[in-house]
Amino acid sequence: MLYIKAVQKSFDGFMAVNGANLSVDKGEIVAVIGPNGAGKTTLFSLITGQLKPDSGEIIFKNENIAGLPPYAICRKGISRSFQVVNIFNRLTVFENVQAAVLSHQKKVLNLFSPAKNMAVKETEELLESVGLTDKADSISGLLSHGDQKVLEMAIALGNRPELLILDEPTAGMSPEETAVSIDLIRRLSRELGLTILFCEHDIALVFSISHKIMVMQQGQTIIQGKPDEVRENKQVQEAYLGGAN
Ligand SMILES: Nc1ncnc2c1ncn2[C@@H]1O[C@H](COP(=O)(O)OP(=O)(O)OP(=O)(O)O)[C@@H](O)[C@H]1O
Repeated sequence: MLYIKAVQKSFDGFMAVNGANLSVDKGEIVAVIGPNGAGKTTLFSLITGQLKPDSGEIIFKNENIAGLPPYAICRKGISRSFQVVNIFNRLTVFENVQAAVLSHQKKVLNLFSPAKNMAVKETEELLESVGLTDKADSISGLLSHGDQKVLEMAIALGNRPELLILDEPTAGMSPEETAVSIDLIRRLSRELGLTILFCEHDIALVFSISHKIMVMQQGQTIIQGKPDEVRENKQVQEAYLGGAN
């Protein structure tokens, strides 16, 4: 579904991504790991169009999307949620998700117009699928950090993506919230058939839910493979896992 070949991106001569390769098949959960500054977030921004690559190919469903603007990439079926929570704090949970659904349907949400009653069923279904039905009327800015990250996922799902990209989905979460998020990611993959690409510092989590793992260091791909292959790779052990298996 997604093939990245030899992608490069520099900032003022500094190579943040320096030959990254990645392949993601339909229905897979794929993780990108690597130390701080390895280039993971930059790579995601290249895929979703927030940044343009200097060179290389980003093929999504047989089409090179490298350098397209974010709205065009979004329309092609790629949604992203960010490391820092990105929601409308003053709107309710329902309204945040409804706005995303209406935006996907190219309709504008105006709380004083009949739009308020539009896409109600789709919004309710999405809230149900992420387990936020009980909090539909809560003000989003008052939710716990964990619930806000889940809401962000629901907003990303409003675009009806085929590929969902998550930047550190459990960052800042309590162990309980992390467990809920892991369960949610697994369910979205299994029940909706979503393809999920994420980066994450929690290595135990990565190895427990990923079908494939890509390891980055200094902008380059060291290896991509099944969790066992990655765990046994000497270069990964030395460079990233501190030499321990
Ligand atoms: N807009 C930018 N301008 C200049 N340098 C940047 C920019 N964005 C990222 N960088 C640099 O590129 C490198 C890769 O950053 P990136 O955020 O992609 O790493 P990361 O692997 O996601 O790190 P982390 O795990 O800490 O989030 C870093 O050295 C960072 O300082």
